[in-house]
Amino acid sequence: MEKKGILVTGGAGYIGAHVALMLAEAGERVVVLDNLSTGFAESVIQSDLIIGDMADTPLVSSLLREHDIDTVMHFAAHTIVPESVADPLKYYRNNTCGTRNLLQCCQEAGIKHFVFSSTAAVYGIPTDGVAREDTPNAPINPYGTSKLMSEWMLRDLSTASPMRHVALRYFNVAGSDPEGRIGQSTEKATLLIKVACEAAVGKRSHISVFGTDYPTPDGTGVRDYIHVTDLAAAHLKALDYLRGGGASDTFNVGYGHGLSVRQVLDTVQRLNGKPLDIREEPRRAGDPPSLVAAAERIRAVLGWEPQHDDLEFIVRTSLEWERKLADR
Ligand SMILES: NC(=O)c1ccc[n+]([C@@H]2O[C@H](COP(=O)([O-])OP(=O)(O)OC[C@H]3O[C@@H](n4cnc5c(N)ncnc54)[C@H](O)[C@@H]3O)[C@@H](O)[C@H]2O)c1
Ligand SMILES: O=c1ccn([C@@H]2O[C@H](COP(=O)(O)OP(=O)(O)O[C@H]3O[C@H](CO)[C@H](O)[C@H](O)[C@H]3O)[C@@H](O)[C@H]2O)c(=O)[nH]1
Repeated sequence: MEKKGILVTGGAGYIGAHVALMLAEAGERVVVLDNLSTGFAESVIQSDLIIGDMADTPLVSSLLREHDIDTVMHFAAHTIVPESVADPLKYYRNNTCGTRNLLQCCQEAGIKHFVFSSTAAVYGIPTDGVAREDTPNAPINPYGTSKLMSEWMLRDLSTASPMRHVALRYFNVAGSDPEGRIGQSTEKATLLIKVACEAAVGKRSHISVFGTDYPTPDGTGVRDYIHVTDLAAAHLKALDYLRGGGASDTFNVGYGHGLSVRQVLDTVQRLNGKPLDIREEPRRAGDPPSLVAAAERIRAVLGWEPQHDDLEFIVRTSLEWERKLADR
């Protein structure tokens, strides 16, 4: 009998494409559903791509059936925090209502396993800058709220049905496939490492440092940056765990230590071999001084062992991808 398939929603996007590729290389049968709103068809290699919207219930129901799917990995979402503040209903429609429609199809199709892309943004601003899975949820923007509402729907559906799920709360994801096949092509990026690498290859004139007076060692914001390949591997561990009968659960995905904006920019300049035009600016609204994962649970329960906890590796692979994009 042919192996059951895995549906990857948002698999033409940055993170979903890395996970779909890793799954396919591990011998899984992967079907990607993506409406290409922020994704790219050429990022889908080694999997089938169905172009469509997760809110299209008839389409989703028929593809779950026709492709004999028993697992869904759900990446499809809008992801830009400032945009979510300006247009919250866009985020609630796509991220929350879209997920609700997808879950309805999953319930009807008897999907067994569901892995959800959640975010450290569900924590808001933890008082000591460290987020544990049981730190109270207090998102401070509609993006974080839209994802938290999806976590809650999943929790309730997993209680009411045989489906089990893992929600992975990603911290700051960066880097690209070490073999250079795929990377982050996102337009209008706002994330530090992506923006800094764009500045390094001349796509932007400068890079802003938002806040130099934080109560951190060098005054700039501290975050837990994680390489996309390690994040992708966490999804395969979640799949093994669910297939092995693991109960529904939620895990942080970060390395468990923080790096400052200045440390990131120093590394980008050193690896790129020339200085960036760095402009110091006031704090960005809503930015916590420090946000770092308590990262023990995913190692203990899923057996996840990161391979690339190394800022140089993260920046090197990001820069290589950015140079490739610039040459196109
Ligand atoms: N990048 C990060 O640092 C980060 C951090 C935490 C969580 N996440 C989560 O990870 C997931 C992937 O993020 P990403 O950085 O790869 O973003 P991305 O924008 O590159 O990928 C999202 C993909 O979903 C697709 N999509 C959006 N709405 C859709 C819909 N209604 N139907 C079908 N496809 C749709 C887009 O076309 C895109 O390919 C998101 O759920 C995001 O919230 C990302
Ligand atoms: O041009 C920039 C961009 C960012 N920063 C600073 O760099 C740090 C990281 O900022 P990012 O924008 O790269 O990431 P955030 O921590 O703000 O948030 C990101 O990671 C979160 C998880 O921790 C959520 O997933 C959220 O969706 C995603 O935007 C912050 O101190 C920020 O002020 C700058 O100084 N200049």
